[in-house]
Amino acid sequence: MHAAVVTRFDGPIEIQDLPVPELRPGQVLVRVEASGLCHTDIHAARGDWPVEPALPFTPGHEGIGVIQHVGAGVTGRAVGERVAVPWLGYACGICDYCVSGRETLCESQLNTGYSLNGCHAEYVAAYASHVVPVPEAVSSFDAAPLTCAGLTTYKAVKVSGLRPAERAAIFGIGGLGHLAQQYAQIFGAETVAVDVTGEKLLLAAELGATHVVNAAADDPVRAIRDLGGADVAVVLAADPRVLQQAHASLRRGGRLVLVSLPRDNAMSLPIFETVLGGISVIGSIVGTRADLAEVFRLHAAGRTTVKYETRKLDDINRSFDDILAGRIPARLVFEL
Ligand SMILES: NC(=O)c1ccc[n+]([C@@H]2O[C@H](COP(=O)([O-])OP(=O)(O)OC[C@H]3O[C@@H](n4cnc5c(N)ncnc54)[C@H](O)[C@@H]3O)[C@@H](O)[C@H]2O)c1
Ligand SMILES: [Zn+2]
Ligand SMILES: [Zn+2]
Repeated sequence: MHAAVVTRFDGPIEIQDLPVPELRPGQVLVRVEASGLCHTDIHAARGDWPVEPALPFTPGHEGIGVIQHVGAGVTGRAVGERVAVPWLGYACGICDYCVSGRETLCESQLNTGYSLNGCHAEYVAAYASHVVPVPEAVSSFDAAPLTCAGLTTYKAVKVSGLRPAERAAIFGIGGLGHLAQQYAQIFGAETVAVDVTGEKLLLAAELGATHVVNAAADDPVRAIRDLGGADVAVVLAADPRVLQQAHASLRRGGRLVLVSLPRDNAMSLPIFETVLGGISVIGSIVGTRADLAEVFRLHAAGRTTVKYETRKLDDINRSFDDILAGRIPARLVFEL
């Protein structure tokens, strides 16, 4: 099979011809049709994070495809079913987190495209327990970005406790941000979209943002405070400076939701304003299988729009460059 393989953190990704993966007990073999390119794949391929993936590996955790084989011991999934293969590739199912609906916090979890080979390949071996069926009304190319970008931001908006009549500021209208904004709107809130490129802000306006702020030209903190401040600020840009801006844009009682994972694993926030302002700082990591099923249901009901462009897997290195340069309209999805 054709697969993208990271062999070193300081060089290009290779496209290799590899044998179709062997199944471990409990896994299914998925013939990937569409595989979304998340900014996390770039962090993974560059070894940006404190725990680096073991080399070599195949990135990709927005994979959609059809089950071709079921491995030993698989129940509940069948050949021919179309499924999503998300970041949460496996969780133990019996720890305190798993049994209390917080499987994304499981300490025994395995992550697709990081500790498990991922979906930027023609086939992926995935744990049957953690693939999520895709409803017929959702195309594979829409489903791919929903599997991480949609799921993560739906969850981020949920954990923020956003209410109608509140104002949500979304920092970074990329793959995640263009969906975050739509979920905030579904929750009934006024939205402020912040990015550094005009095209992303045009997209945000098209998708119904109440306000847009170009942070390359204007100070987003002042612009948002002039509106009365944000009740919720979601940080989706992989630039650590954005964190301070998002914090400073909040009104009293505001909630700062951290989602992006910039390379520099450190943050600095003012204590005084946080304490006196009653600010909550919340970290949010992807979402559960149940959250993803909700994301698919919302999309099937016509409540969300997924903006993407398709590419061939051979274009993966150019695609990384285009994302980093801000040239991509929301999401790239590989056609396999
Ligand atoms: N916590 C999680 O569960 C989770 C899940 C998926 C992705 N992520 C992380 O979220 C981040 C975003 O992922 P993505 O795929 O949406 O990336 P992306 O590259 O598609 O989007 C990032 C956006 O931020 C914008 N941006 C850059 N600098 C900015 C600035 N100074 N101010 C405002 N906007 C700015 C870019 O123009 C772009 O539109 C990455 O760090 C990724 O690893 C986290
Ligand atoms: Zn992702
Ligand atoms: Zn667990």
